[in-house]
Amino acid sequence: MLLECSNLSKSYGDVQALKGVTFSLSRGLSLILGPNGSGKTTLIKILAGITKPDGGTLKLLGKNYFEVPRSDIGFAFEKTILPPNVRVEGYLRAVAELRGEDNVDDIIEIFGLGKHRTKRFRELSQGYKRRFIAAMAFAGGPKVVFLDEPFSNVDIIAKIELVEAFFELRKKIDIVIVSHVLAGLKDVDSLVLLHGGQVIMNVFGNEAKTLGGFRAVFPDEVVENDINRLVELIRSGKEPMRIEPVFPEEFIQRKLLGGWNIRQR
Ligand SMILES: Nc1ncnc2c1ncn2[C@@H]1O[C@H](COP(=O)(O)OP(=O)(O)OP(=O)(O)O)[C@@H](O)[C@H]1O
Repeated sequence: MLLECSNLSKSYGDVQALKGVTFSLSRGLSLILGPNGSGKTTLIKILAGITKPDGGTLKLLGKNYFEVPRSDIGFAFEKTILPPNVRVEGYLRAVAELRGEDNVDDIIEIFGLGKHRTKRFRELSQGYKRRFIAAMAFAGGPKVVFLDEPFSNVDIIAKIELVEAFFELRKKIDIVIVSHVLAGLKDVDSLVLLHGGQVIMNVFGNEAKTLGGFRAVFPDEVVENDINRLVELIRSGKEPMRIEPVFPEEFIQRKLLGGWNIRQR
């Protein structure tokens, strides 16, 4: 197992943000999902060492999480803002040097940052800022990377390219995405769904792989959870009327209603 979280709790005064949460995530690419207020931010703050839990244990690859060297763990937060004048390649090289492995050329290629190597943070579009922030978390070859809402404010093409980058990177570096949307990630290795500070679902392997995260509505077809079909239709010149994320609320509702199979329309 990559991450084992056992009976983790955290309260803010009377508010129990995490109510003795127990789940595991496997190696590869995993998701921590939950709607607003479910406890995701509290969990990622604990993982980042910003907040201390009231109780419970966390293990990374079998070891006490809090004793793992910080350089083994990369983070990219939704609200990360870099100094406006830092340049893409220079900054990634500085981070990689601190962590000790020079994987910068690979990372630049995987995130499609080649043409932007010498650009400053402020000169990048929103989509490329996101790629740069995500790339930073992988620079220097950490063992695991936690990404907080990596798809916020990016268009569908940037989203697809980020997903492709994560699929490529998970071969070497374990990745955990924390999000309130599934955002087109179909083929994940494990998933935990939080709701009201509790785990309502924790799935692995094939069960996790069949869950999807978006629905694209074309005039004559609805594509749910199938990124390949979506790309095929867009490339064949069809224009989706809308692409909407499938929110965890919908999963929670489906689970509470008893039906768990995702409808393929
Ligand atoms: N510093 C704090 N003081 C008091 N209550 C807090 C604090 N931080 C979070 N909470 C409460 O803890 C609960 C879980 O919040 P948390 O931010 O972890 O959830 P979340 O899933 O990240 O939600 P969001 O997506 O809205 O950020 C919520 O009820 C929230 O109001």
